[in-house]
Amino acid sequence: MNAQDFKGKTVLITGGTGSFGHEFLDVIRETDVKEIRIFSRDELKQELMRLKLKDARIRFYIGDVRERDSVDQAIRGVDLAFHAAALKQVPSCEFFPMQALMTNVVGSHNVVESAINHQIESLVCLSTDKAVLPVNAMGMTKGLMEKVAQAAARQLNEGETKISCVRYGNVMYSRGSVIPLFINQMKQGQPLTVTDPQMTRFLLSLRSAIDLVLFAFQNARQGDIFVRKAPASTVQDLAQALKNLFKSDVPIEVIGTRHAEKLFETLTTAGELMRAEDMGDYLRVFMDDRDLNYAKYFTEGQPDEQAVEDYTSHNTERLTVPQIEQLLLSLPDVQRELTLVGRQ
Ligand SMILES: O=c1ccn([C@@H]2O[C@H](COP(=O)(O)OP(=O)(O)O[C@H]3O[C@H](CO)[C@H](O)[C@H](O)[C@H]3O)[C@@H](O)[C@H]2O)c(=O)[nH]1
Repeated sequence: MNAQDFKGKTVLITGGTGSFGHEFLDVIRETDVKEIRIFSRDELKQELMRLKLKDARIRFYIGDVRERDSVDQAIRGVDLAFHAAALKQVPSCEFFPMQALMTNVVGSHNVVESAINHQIESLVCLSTDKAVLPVNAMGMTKGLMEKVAQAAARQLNEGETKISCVRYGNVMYSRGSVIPLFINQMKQGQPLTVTDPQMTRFLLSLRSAIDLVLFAFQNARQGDIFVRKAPASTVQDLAQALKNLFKSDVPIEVIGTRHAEKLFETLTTAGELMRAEDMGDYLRVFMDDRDLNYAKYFTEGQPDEQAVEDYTSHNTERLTVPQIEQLLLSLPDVQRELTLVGRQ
């Protein structure tokens, strides 16, 4: 990261009390950033963060992305914004799709419009692989967030707010996810509940997710979507790797696929890959900046999409069980759990 990028800047993080906010703060507090604004709904989480960090550069704003006034209030005077506020639990979005729509779509629209009106330099919106070819309300609303961001970006000129998105895969050990669940099950001596042994997910550490956000911020052109190339594993291999690390002999029980989940995730579609730039560890997907006058594009013709494959957790690098063990061992949370149970 280039610390100069944050020197003297005022930074806003929406949804800043979540795991992204905590980790991102650790990184930018090391720079000469002028001010960091944490915007979120939950005063208790803000208070705990304030007591833990005791850093006068951090200001706390209570608000909700659904309320434009509260976003406007927090964004006044901001240079850079990172939009992490979202409803991201698949099951709750499934049961309350209108709530997902209000926060993830209407709320994101508020953030985008407010950023443009206040002429901030750059806005990065956090999305997910579940937004690609979505099957659940969480993914659908995140996909719409990307569309809202890009539709706004398309209207902007050079020198105006730069708007970009990043897509995560599964962030390992994130709250409510399968890794802490499996560890807990082992601690209780219960079977590991595997949905479908062959189901695959892209695996990303929280630190790599932060690096992706920083990369996007540093390299974004108007309307870009960035993804980080990532390996994947099957859930069966993930369960086995955890059993090996924790020297656990609990059985693996197959419970079947849950509501609204896919056998594999897609990070970028074939169509997007045709508009993508390979940047080493990252891919930049350019915004489709065609205007509504489609006829001229048909006569010019489009390259053959059939020749390219989607980039999915089924066809990316597949980690072996020992490789998953190594990756798990690099996570501070897993190291802590192993120490607690006396395995390290
Ligand atoms: O008891 C379980 C729970 C999950 N899984 C499997 O483990 C994998 C990962 O499951 P997670 O619940 O950790 O992750 P998801 O891919 O379902 O989605 C997660 O990441 C999303 C963001 O991309 C959202 O935050 C979502 O709420 C969060 O659960 C999936 O294949 C799932 O089927 C099991 O085998 N057994």
